Amino acid sequence: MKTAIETKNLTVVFRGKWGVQKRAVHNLSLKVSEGSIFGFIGHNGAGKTTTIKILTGLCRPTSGEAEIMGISVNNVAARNKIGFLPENPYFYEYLTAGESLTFYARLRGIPRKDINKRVDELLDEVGLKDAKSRAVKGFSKGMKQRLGLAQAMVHNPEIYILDEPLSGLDPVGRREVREKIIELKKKGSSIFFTSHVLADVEMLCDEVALVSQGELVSFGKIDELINREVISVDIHGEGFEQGCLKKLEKLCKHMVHKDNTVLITVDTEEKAQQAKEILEKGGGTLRAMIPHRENLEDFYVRNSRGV
Ligand SMILES: Nc1ncnc2c1ncn2[C@@H]1O[C@H](COP(=O)(O)OP(=O)(O)OP(=O)(O)O)[C@@H](O)[C@H]1O
Repeated sequence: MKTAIETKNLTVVFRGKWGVQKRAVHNLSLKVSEGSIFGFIGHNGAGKTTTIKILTGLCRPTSGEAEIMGISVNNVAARNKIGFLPENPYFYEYLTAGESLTFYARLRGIPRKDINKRVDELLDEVGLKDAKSRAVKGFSKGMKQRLGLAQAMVHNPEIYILDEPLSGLDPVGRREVREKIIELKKKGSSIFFTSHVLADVEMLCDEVALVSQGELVSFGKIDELINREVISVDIHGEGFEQGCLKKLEKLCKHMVHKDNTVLITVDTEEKAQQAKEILEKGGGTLRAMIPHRENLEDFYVRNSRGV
């Protein structure tokens, strides 16, 4: 499979006041396969936006290289391949949604005769058709986010770089943007995005990279990174003799007991089986036994070094 985005030993050091240096990205080497959805995750200040600034040509690396479809990010041809949604998209507030997209379409060199049609298509695609003639000034955060996405889609790019595309959206808006991202992938685009909502990342991504303090901690296919073994089991029982509680307490990590019901969490399936036997021997009924497997959030907590 071809590579859509590649970074090689990327390092970014910012110089602040009094010459104080801040290393935002350190020796970062990544490969994003063409046609995939790639999640770039990490704590606040981990270096995600700085990496995106390098990929989009907004900032130069201190050392190392980055390429878009094999073209150096220093070359303007690399930028033409990208649709970019920044973390906080900025618009000319007095333009309407339609005028804003017309402006971006002209910047992207869309032929004048095609612009009106393209703008209408985009507004429809991001659910802003009815807001075409409204000034951006009155837009909610979610509406600006959608307009930002439409702006990134203007020229049908091969690669999308989306910095927190789901932030500020309500649940329906989030679902729509998730569906849009999947649709873009189906049309053959590659998507590189950041998000702190790990359930969305887990749902959407083929591969993820976890960064911490500017360094790569883990990188690969989600199913290969996550340990899918059972990590805990919740057991819900009722109608048991009170004597059972002491035995259950010895087995479990957490226990909540009220009247004649108990909810316990144990850390292995063997212990869950023992708890079930204790309940049944004590005349109780097992109402539910729910195993939990590691998800991306558990993986993140296990691996992120934090700030
Ligand atoms: N222009 C700059 N000058 C100095 N330091 C900077 C600059 N831009 C970013 N930094 C620092 O670099 C580090 C990485 O910042 P970056 O914005 O890339 O993090 P992030 O992972 O995108 O965080 P978040 O999830 O909060 O958006 C932070 O410590 C930040 O304070």
